[in-house]
Amino acid sequence: MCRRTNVTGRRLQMKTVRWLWGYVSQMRWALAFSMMVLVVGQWAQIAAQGSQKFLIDDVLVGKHYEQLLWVLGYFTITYLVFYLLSWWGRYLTRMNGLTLQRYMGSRLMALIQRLPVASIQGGRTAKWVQYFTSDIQQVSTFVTEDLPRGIQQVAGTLLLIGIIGWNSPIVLAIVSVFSALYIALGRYYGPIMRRQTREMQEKRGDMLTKIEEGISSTREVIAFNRMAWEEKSFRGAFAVFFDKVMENGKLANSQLLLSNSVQWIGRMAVLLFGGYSVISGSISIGVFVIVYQYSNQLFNNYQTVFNFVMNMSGQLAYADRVREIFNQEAAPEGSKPLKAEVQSIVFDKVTFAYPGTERLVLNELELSIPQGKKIAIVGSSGGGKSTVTQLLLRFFEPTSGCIRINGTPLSDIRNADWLGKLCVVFQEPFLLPDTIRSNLLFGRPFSEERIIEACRIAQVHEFIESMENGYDTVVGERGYTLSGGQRQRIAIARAIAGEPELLILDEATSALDMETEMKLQEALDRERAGKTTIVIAHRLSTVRNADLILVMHEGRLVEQGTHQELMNGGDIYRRLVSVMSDEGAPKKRIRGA
Ligand SMILES: Nc1ncnc2c1ncn2[C@@H]1O[C@H](COP(=O)(O)OP(=O)(O)OP(=O)(O)O)[C@@H](O)[C@H]1O
Repeated sequence: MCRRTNVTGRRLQMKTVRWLWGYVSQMRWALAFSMMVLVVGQWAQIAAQGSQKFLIDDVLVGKHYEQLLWVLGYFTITYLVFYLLSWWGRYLTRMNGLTLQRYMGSRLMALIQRLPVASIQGGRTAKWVQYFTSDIQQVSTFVTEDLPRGIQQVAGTLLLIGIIGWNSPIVLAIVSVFSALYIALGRYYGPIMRRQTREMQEKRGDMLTKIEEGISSTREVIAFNRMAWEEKSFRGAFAVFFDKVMENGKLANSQLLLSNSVQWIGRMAVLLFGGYSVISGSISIGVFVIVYQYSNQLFNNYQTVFNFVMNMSGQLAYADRVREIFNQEAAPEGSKPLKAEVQSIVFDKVTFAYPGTERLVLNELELSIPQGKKIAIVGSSGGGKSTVTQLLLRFFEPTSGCIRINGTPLSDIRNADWLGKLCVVFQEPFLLPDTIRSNLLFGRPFSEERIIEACRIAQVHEFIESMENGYDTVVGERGYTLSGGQRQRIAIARAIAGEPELLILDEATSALDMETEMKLQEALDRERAGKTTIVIAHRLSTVRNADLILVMHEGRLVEQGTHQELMNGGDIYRRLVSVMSDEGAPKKRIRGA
């Protein structure tokens, strides 16, 4: 059982190493160069230390005082080489580390944008943030700093073995025996450390998630007077993490205790044998001094190599996590271009259940959305209206049936082409913690005139102008300095600024007062004349003048027509009208305008 676990672990490590190499190979020359600089630097340090032998044996004991300058010159040059290469090596490893972090970070960012929305919604934000702030950083430090330093230590170790073995094979044997104990300890502790690091990392992720959620929900927590509950839940997450850290610390301590004892006894043995060799005349004092120093260094090198092996297991755990996420399958992408104007959008018997659920939210939905018109989708809460938007955005794929754009299945169409044609405003739009202008531009190159025009249509220009910094006002985290209605209007301005072919307003004006909403609707109707606008709304005033009203109920289209036609013949629509006052349904109202 245990053996199988080891084999599986090793296979996993090899898989991770191979995967890592795919990324690292692109900067292999830079890495190889930094390793070479570090290795030569280490050798220069060993060479500099060797000057003591000449100083003691030749200059002091041999009384060749005229050689003092030569010895000093040798020491100065080798030490300078060591010093400069150490500095350069540090610089190179840091630079390589940042390059790899940037490379992996941008790959991950691009990947996140292409992942199925379900996998992002399913995971928690802080976990994703941790991939950037911790895991990728750890992986890049491992590859660009720890690994070259490990190679440097191995190269230094080989040189020390050569020198010590040449001068005193028995000292080398003593050091090697005790070092073998190190390796045995490394083999024993390596897999345990790796498992523990991974577990600790997961608990840390949970705790960060808790912190992130705690900060995001501050207002609700205060509003519901749940501070004690929130504190307790954080303490719980921290306690679990704390236990794991302590467990990890205990293991690391017992490993250190054992390895330090081994090293201490080994040093005593070298001193004893070396002293005896000098007294018996088999080695000189100079050789004894440097062999003793090199032996200590060899012990340290062994320990560093040992730590490197231990850390390698732990670091590969970070790499495992990153590999898992990098290997997630991207959302399916169509390949057919869509350059022509959208002529028709048809839902052909679309059935859909959210991932991980059984309930059919859309049930063989048949829908044809005419183009160049204002279309409203109404219906009871939970009837599947917003799900239509989610499928149009390709956040999810229909379970069965097909959405066709100009007769072509949406899943076959190139995402960039399709998404370039539509724009959606959600009920609770996300605003960047940046200026209003940046939020309106959202990375697009619009003129100031276009931005202002869009804000005028969205009835938000005057409000923006009334603020001290106008369009340069910073809106705070998720736009918390604004009311719900102001946020919605800015989001609408942001959407219409780009004049999308298809605009979807999903409860996008729910937080506006009646008068502002009416003005906005009128201006929007003028702006969008001849273009397709889909309005999902509860408030009837928002949809009454739509060219076509689609009534959804329990995942199906049950009625359609103009307001008047439906008032004359649509049972469900008439019922909706009778239960909804013109103020709209209160259940979906968000923070007031
Ligand atoms: N991400 C999700 N995972 C699982 N179920 C979901 C998800 N999003 C929505 N649902 C469920 O799907 C059903 C339809 O939701 P949808 O938001 O489409 O309804 P709606 O008609 O827009 O309702 P409302 O008018 O209240 O916004 C609801 O029962 C809802 O609970």
